[in-house]
Amino acid sequence: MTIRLALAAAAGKMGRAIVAALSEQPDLQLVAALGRPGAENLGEDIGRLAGVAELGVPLTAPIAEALAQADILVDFSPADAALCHLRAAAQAQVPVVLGSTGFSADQQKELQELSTRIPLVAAANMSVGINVLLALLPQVVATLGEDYDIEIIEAHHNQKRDAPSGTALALGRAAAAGRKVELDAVACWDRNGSDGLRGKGSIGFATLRAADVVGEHSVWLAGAGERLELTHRASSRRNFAEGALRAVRWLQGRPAGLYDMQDVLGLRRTPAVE
Ligand SMILES: NC(=O)C1=CN([C@@H]2O[C@H](COP(=O)(O)OP(=O)(O)OC[C@H]3O[C@@H](n4cnc5c(N)ncnc54)[C@H](OP(=O)(O)O)[C@@H]3O)[C@@H](O)[C@H]2O)C=CC1
Ligand SMILES: O=C(O)C1=N[C@H](C(=O)O)C[C@H](O)C1
Repeated sequence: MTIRLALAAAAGKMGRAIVAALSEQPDLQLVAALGRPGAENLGEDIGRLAGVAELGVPLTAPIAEALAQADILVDFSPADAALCHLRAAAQAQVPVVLGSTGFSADQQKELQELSTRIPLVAAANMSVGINVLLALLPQVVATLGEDYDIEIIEAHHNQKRDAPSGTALALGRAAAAGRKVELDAVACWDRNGSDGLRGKGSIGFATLRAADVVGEHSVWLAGAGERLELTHRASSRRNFAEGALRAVRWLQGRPAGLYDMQDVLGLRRTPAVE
């Protein structure tokens, strides 16, 4: 059976990586490619924009038309646009694979509400490596105990809008889960000036933005006389794109609900990491 995909933010960095990955997968057919309304590249062939062969699919803007032809929507738009797309998908009863990050607390709440109406896989990072780390981290943190300081360091390209990255936040939540606390209660988002000593049990975040870094995340677990560093480095967007397409296949026939890559990869434990 062929799965028909509509792809939002198709001409973005992730959109182009997904088009390139899709062109090698005969069971998946791109039927609509959405761009930003008013963008100069509307009407151009998305295959050409992605640097692969022409696909006969022009970049267009009207989402209702795209959803009418599709079995699933894949979306890596900026958060505001993604939420608009999600509302349209709920209206049209089209399942969604969502990779966007940078949602506010209110937006996350709306996202959860919308997922009661359609099947939705939402994950800040679709790579296998990060998801294995997310599954392992609570156990690692619990085993090392309260005396180990936790710091999360992330680096991305200079076009990234949100900080810390969605992945860093997910790693923070997984680490906090290992201590049975909420991340918001222990997070130290930045340090500047005479803020005083590091709070025991806090989870610190540090953000780097430079040139074309695809995405790097390190969790430091530092105790007296030793430091364990758990690091993931994405060297291409291909791994995120392959993860998204894996989620597309997994989502077929699922009931409405909010899923993530832990579900897709069979890594979900009880109690849940997220
Ligand atoms: N879950 C995961 O594994 C990953 C998630 N991400 C996340 O994906 C998102 C996108 O990242 P990336 O591809 O690097 O970003 P880009 O900026 O390269 O792409 C975003 C695209 O969205 C388009 N866009 C902007 N506004 C709208 C709108 N209102 N309606 C429709 N399209 C719009 C832009 O068009 P234009 O250029 O014309 O403005 C652009 O083509 C981010 O939130 C990022 O954090 C990224 C990598 C992996
Ligand atoms: O914007 C990016 O590029 C990425 N964003 C995601 C995030 O915010 O965690 C995932 C990946 O690190 C790349």
